[in-house]
Amino acid sequence: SSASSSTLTHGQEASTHGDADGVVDVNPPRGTRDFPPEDMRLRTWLFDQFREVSRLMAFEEVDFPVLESEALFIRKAGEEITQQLYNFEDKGGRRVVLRPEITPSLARLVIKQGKSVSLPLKWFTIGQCWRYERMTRGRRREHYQWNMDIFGVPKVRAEAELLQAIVLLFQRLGITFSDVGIRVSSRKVLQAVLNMYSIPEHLFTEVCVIVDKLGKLTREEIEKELMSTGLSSEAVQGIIEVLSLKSLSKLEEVLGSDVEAVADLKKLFSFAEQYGYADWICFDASVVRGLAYYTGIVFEAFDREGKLRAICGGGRYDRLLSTFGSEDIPACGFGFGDAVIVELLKEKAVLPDMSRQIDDIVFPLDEVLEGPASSIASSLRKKGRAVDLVEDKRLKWVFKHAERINASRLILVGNSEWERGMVRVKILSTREEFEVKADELE
Ligand SMILES: OCc1cccc(Br)n1
Repeated sequence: SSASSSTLTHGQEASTHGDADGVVDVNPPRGTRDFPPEDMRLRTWLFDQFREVSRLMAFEEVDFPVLESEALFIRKAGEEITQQLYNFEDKGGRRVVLRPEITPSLARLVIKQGKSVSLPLKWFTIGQCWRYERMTRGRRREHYQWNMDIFGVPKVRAEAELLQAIVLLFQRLGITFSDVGIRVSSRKVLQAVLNMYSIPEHLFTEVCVIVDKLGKLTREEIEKELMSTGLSSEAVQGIIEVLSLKSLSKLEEVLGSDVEAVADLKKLFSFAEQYGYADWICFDASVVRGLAYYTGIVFEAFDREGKLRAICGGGRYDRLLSTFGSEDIPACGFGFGDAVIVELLKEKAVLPDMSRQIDDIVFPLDEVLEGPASSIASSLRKKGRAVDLVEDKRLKWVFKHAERINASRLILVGNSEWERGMVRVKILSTREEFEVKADELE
């Protein structure tokens, strides 16, 4: 091409291998995505469902910077999420991160708002989250997460509300409980087991992060990691045995009915009957979730065919605020990513039609009519019509374009009609065609 090496002419094959000869790599950074129009329409539709469910649940929208202080995420429990921080030092020497999750930002804002907010708080947000994962696994480094969190409700009513939000979302997307289930348990189950073996409190979080790998690591690997924390083999076997339970009544037999874990879970499952989503949830003691700060009920949604990673997950975190030096406020919430759910919708062939839809195309048949075409387009837009004003095209192209963008009407501005103050309107679905007074068009 005659263009200089630093610019691309239309259609010239752009290099995808950096700037060897001064040509910009047009791909987004590793592990990140662009959203061209069709993908953006799907994302906007999905986020609209998130927002509508949040509205139905009477949650308020909040937002935060994607950039946060690194201090918010420094936790010593060996979680994957804190070992993959997208962290750096800014030009002011501050240690910052692209946030890997949203819950700490929510907690920070609740603390900052202090007495100016009355509890309970029901907040939601949709935001991009980041992780710096060695590309060896070729996984994404960013995704968007819908978060719903309730602050100031200590009872399992809060978890019951969050589970309804998740079920409402799935139902809005055309997913049924034969496609997806939600595994529910409580970290208090593990707490009770550790107490049975007199295991010191400080090991609780570390053991949670290890047993969260159940299903990802072999049983032997889990046992080895648990032993490495100093647990006796008897305690390790006891933990793995209880965490393999899938029946609440069996759990009650093992732990007794007076432990909080059993009482909380029984209450939650009875709520599920009342809300009408009992078919969606099941008790599974192996669910602990991988975040250090959970303290009670935890849950995760999974595809029953077992082809995908967890679709969403969450739980109670009653002691997160005190880790930021504040007074604790009981809290629970979940995160729902934008990627796995789309894989599921494709699997189940329930992706909605994402084609464009425009109300009108306005087209001047002669360049001397570009002025009148502008005023027609402008007046239709002021009446709320989505108008694509087209010019410098052959009529054949305009008809094809109208089909491509699913226009409802084609408004042709021609000399003979315009001399009489008229325009020609073509209804594209019925092919009917008629003249209308330009100033009566709506
Ligand atoms: O859910 C874990 C996670 C956090 C940040 C970015 C991505 Br992709 N995934």
